[in-house]
Amino acid sequence: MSESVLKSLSGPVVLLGAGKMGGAMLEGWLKLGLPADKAVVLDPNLPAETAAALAGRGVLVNPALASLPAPAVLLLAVKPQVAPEALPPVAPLVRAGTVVVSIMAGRTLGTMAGILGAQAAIVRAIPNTPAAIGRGVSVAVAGPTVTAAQRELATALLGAIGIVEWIGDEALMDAATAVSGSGPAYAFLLAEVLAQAGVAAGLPAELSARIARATVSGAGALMDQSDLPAATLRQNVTSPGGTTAAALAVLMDAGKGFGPLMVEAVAAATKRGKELAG
Ligand SMILES: NC(=O)c1ccc[n+]([C@@H]2O[C@H](COP(=O)([O-])OP(=O)(O)OC[C@H]3O[C@@H](n4cnc5c(N)ncnc54)[C@H](O)[C@@H]3O)[C@@H](O)[C@H]2O)c1
Ligand code: PRO
Repeated sequence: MSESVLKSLSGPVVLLGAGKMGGAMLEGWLKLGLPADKAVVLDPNLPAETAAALAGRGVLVNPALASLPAPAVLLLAVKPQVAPEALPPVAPLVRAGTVVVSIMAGRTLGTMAGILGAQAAIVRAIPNTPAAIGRGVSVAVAGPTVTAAQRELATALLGAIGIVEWIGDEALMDAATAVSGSGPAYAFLLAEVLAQAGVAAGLPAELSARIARATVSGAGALMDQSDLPAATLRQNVTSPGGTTAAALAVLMDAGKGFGPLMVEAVAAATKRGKELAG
């Protein structure tokens, strides 16, 4: 379904901000069949070689806004902090049929409607960087004027880069951002600190980095291919009285283990999301 939706859009897909996330999403859409001449990138800071590579594939890069037809989709992928200056110039692009998809952390549907107009059909979504390999997670909430067809289009666009979870309550978005939006960083940090701990235990640094990285990615791949709960996969590693049990006694300490630390980390990210709301 995604492919046919992407191939039969009523107008272009306009991407505001082609950085890490926006760029990854555009790649996913082009791979899934979005015609390159239906893709428009607006980003004044795009490196010249990136702009030339996109233009060479047929993507329209930084055209005059007045020359654009009504977009089917406007993806807002700039940093939340630059929204006050980046959004007003694109507000006139938003027409009756346009669905706006914002992936800005924190920025609320209400704030965006304040800039783009109360009638604008806006979906607020938070993807994550495994989107670059089609393994992203997006959590999305639709504004009050989004039609069923626009929601289907947003599902197709976000589905091109991974799984999509719709929520009905926007108040949950900052917590979702803290779990799945920021979550890949926690997994990468695990690989980093596991490598450092290996060095502290006497391993050569490069060997430790290699085996820590392969262990974290292998565990993720195993979890991906297994139907077992994460807790069962953990228990399968843990021999009674063995080495893992000794480590988990530290990591699962009720007072200073991973659990309370992660609660604190996710709370800090959630709080920051609320601060970015603007
Ligand atoms: N990186 C992530 O893991 C992630 C995950 C979920 C959501 N997001 C959200 O995605 C958005 C982008 O994050 P990112 O990590 O891709 O950042 P980034 O810095 O890589 O990309 C932002 C892009 O916006 C461009 N830009 C700046 N001002 C602009 C303007 N006025 N008009 C057009 N483009 C402009 C920059 O040149 C840059 O290419 C943020 O709002 C962030 O909250 C990021
Ligand atoms: N990256 C963005 C941030 O750190 C949003 C989630 C992941 O703010």
